[in-house]
Amino acid sequence: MKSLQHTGRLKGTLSIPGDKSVSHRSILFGAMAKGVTTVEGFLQSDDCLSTIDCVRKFGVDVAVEGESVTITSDGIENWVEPDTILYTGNSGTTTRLLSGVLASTNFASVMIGDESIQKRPMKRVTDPLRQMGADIIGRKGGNFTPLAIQGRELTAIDYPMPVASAQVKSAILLAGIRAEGTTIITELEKTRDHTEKMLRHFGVELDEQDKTISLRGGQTLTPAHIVVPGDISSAAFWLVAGAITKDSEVELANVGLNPTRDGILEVLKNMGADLSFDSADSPSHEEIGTLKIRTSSLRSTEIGGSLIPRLIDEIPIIALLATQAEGTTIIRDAEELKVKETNRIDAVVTELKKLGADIESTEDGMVITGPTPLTGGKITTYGDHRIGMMGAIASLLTSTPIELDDPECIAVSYPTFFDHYSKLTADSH
Ligand SMILES: O=C(O)C1=C[C@@H](OP(=O)(O)O)[C@@H](O)[C@H](O)C1
Ligand SMILES: C=C(OP(=O)(O)O)C(=O)O
Repeated sequence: MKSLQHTGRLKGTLSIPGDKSVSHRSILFGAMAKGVTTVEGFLQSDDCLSTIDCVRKFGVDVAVEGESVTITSDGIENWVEPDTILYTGNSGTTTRLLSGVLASTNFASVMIGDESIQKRPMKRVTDPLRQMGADIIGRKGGNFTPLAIQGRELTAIDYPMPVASAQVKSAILLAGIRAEGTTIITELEKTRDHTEKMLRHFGVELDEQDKTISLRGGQTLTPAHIVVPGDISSAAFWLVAGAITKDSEVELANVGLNPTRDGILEVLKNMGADLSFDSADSPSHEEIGTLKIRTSSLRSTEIGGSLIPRLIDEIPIIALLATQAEGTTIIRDAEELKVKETNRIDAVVTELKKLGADIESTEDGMVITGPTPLTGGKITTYGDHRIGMMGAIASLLTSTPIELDDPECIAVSYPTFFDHYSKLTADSH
């Protein structure tokens, strides 16, 4: 339990911690490459540590010193069969990306995660992997963990994706690297392209035409040096906080500005937020920059279609933002929220209603009318970091304290979140 309330302004500069998606991939790809891969700016969060725990079980050496990581591997072709179960914790990214990698090894492995992971759909990866020839068994016909994977030789597929998911796309691409033939994937909507970008950085050739990606099988990864950009999904909480808290000015440095991830910036601009940004020289293969947000007078907006994958993890905090905007905000085409760490449509609507928000769920999203004053109260996180952080940011507006039932869950993606909250709220005059 944690009690939070702040009545003053927000002021200060934060350097945003490493991107979760890029951190996972740096470990996994470094483990697949033969040689030494070095990573800077790594996010030491619970989810990314789950990925490290898993690859260590293949005989890969991973040395972590703060945000610097060194991965020394004999290459995926020489990985050893793990002698225990692989535990992926709360991480969908670890579970799904690893499924694709494990399908092409020459050994057997079993993956299990926490209670939330056990409820998240896996058929979206096991179906295409089975079409490639993968040998996978899981509960409910392969839809739920534990997943038991007997690695074997795979054949490339030409796969139109039925769901907009970077995890599914990545699992297929990672299996395709060692498959016979050329794997072709056509996306439903363009999703985050960290896998494509980082594979190129590791020397893998891929072709991209609009929403179609082709990858020739039989390629190997060459070790690389990776600089992880700050996570825009973490920055999003402070962007919203700065916009909705009176007399505030917040600067966020080292924010990853990959165009497949920056939907939150488009939404803030459409809502009239006082937001500016400067791009910085990219230290590696991903764009970064500095964002500045000031207290803003906000209007409602509509969010749907191809914008959804560009801000999928930001929807809980966007819902809070919409409670402070003039008019009715509509979020549609966001059914994927139902299969995240928890059903995020239900969780957001239930928890924001408790605080007095005018919010209703729809089949594929939510409708929020504002502006509404919010009162404090008990927020249930459902063990979901993004719901926890949404509740914590609400405490900047509420007339009485917010009590979070499980503040620890935030460490899944943002272990220093409460330090940053204290830093920005320290100067309230
Ligand atoms: O590929 C990734 O790193 C991620 C993809 C998204 O999930 P889906 O692929 O299920 O949309 C996102 O919600 C998740 O936080 C991270
Ligand atoms: C959905 C998320 O992550 P994952 O799918 O990796 O559990 C998230 O970080 O919001």
